[in-house]
Parts: sequence; C-alpha cells; structure tokens
Amino acid sequence: MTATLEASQAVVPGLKPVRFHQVGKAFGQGRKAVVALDQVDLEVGAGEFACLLGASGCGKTTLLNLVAGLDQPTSGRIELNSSRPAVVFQEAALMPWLTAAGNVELPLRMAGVSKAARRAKAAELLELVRLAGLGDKRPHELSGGMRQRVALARALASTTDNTGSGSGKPSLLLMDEPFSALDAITRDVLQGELLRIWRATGTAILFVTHDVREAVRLGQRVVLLSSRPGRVVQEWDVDGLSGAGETGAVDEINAALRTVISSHAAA
Ligand SMILES: Nc1ncnc2c1ncn2[C@@H]1O[C@H](COP(=O)(O)OP(=O)(O)OP(=O)(O)O)[C@@H](O)[C@H]1O
Repeated sequence: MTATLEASQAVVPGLKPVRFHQVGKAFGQGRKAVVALDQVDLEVGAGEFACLLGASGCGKTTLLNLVAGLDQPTSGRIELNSSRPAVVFQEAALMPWLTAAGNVELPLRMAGVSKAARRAKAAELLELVRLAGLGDKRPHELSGGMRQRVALARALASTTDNTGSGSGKPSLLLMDEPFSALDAITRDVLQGELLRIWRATGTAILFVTHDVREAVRLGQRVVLLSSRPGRVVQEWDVDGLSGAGETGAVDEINAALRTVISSHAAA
C-alpha cells in the first residue's frame, strides 16, 4: 500500500500554501518590546520543501507559530492557502496514555472522521513512517526516533484534508528542529525518511533548523534569517545539489550565517 494523501490530488495550480507580506512580530510594548520579526516577506510553494535557517533566538519558532495560528502578527499580513498546517516539534509530545495508532488517529477523531476510516488512515500512515505492526505500542515503549516517526504520522493525519470536501488546498507541514534531540545516526536516517515521505505525499514543508548541512540536504530552498529582529537576509536554491555542489553551498551558507551572527554580536 502506498500512501499518497489526499493533499496530492486536485490541488489548485499556483496556490501558495503560505505567503508572508511584510510581517512583523513584537513581544511586549514600549521600550521593553522585543521585536522578534520585522518586515518578513516569505512564501512556500505547493509541494515545496523550504528550510528556514538562523541562529538561536532569531525568531524561527515565532515565525512557525504565526503560520500555525498559535500567535498573531503585530504588523503585515499572512496569507494561508493550505489545509490546516500541522507542526512537528523537537519533542514528539505524544499523548502517553494513547497507543501509537491512537496518537495518529487523534486529529482524525477531532475532525469527525469515522472510526473505520481513521483506523485505516492511521495504519496507512504508520506504514508510511515504517512503524507498521507497532501501532499498539505506547510512547514509552518506543525509541526517540520512533516517537518522532509517530509525531510525523500524526502531523500528516492532521494536515490532510479530512473534510472529504476536496478543497483543492495544498497541505503544509511545519517542522521546528524535529531531529535536533536525536543522536547523529538516528537523525541521518530520519532525514532520509523525511525526504522519502515528502516525495510520496507531495506536502509542502517549512522546516526550521540552525544546522546548515541539514538545511542543504533536505531543502529545495534555504532561507536565512538575521537575528533581533529576524529578517530574511538571503535565499539559496539548493534543489538537487550533491557532491561538490552540496559542499560548496554548505560552505557559502555557513559563511553567511557567521556574518549574520557576528554582525549581531557587534551591535
Ligand atoms: N512570548 C514571548 N515573550 C517575549 N519574548 C519572546 C516570546 N517568544 C519569543 N520571544 C523573543 O523573541 C525572539 C525570537 O524567539 P524565537 O523563540 O522565535 O527564536 P528561535 O529562532 O526559535 O530561537 P531558538 O533557535 O533558540 O529556538 C527572542 O529574542 C525571544 O526571546
């Protein structure tokens, strides 16, 4: 069985899952205000894998929270043309009392999907993340990497158009440093798995990381954010790079990131 998700069918051509128009976000007011984001213009195309790169505290999580609707911008506008965006965090944040299958079914249950349909969907998604046969395990019985696979399957369940209305809206997955708490070998494996799943599902992904190598390996496009306030400094098309091309891009982006960090330190 190959999971393709409804997201890959009948998407209106040219529809961008998310567009930022001069978005700003400040926390607090007056002289004590922290300007986290300033005049951010950014867009993610349907089915695109975009990586958002920046130093610690540059506003990456704030930006994802705005897309997810967990917070509101203080200026500018966010245009969302996707089915409900789903977030995968650094920690899997699974419900400990539910099985792996129960966790994946949860967003489907909340969307009013029938029991038989959500069972079938959860089984399909668990197979997609290579956890077939482990659906009855509880989170504490799984490794960190396995828990992130469940979180990914749950996010895919959540961002799929479950209304059956065929809205034609592309799906969008938001990932906030999802592999940074894992050991190097597990991280490497899951990066490969994520690419496979992205190709199989056709979902757009906005992936936040501070790891240049990870951004270049995964993304088609890498967007560098400056720090305090977070602004888009530069973008690179890194689609399909390998070998010397990939190494060259990593070196160039690393140099740009160092410049951004040192200019902030000198300010
Ligand atoms: N709720 C809040 N109240 C006040 N300041 C906040 C709040 N949330 C974030 N900030 C500030 O906004 C800036 C951006 O924070 P954010 O968490 O988005 O950065 P980040 O790039 O995700 O950092 P990291 O990589 O360390 O997770 C920081 O200076 C942070 O202190």
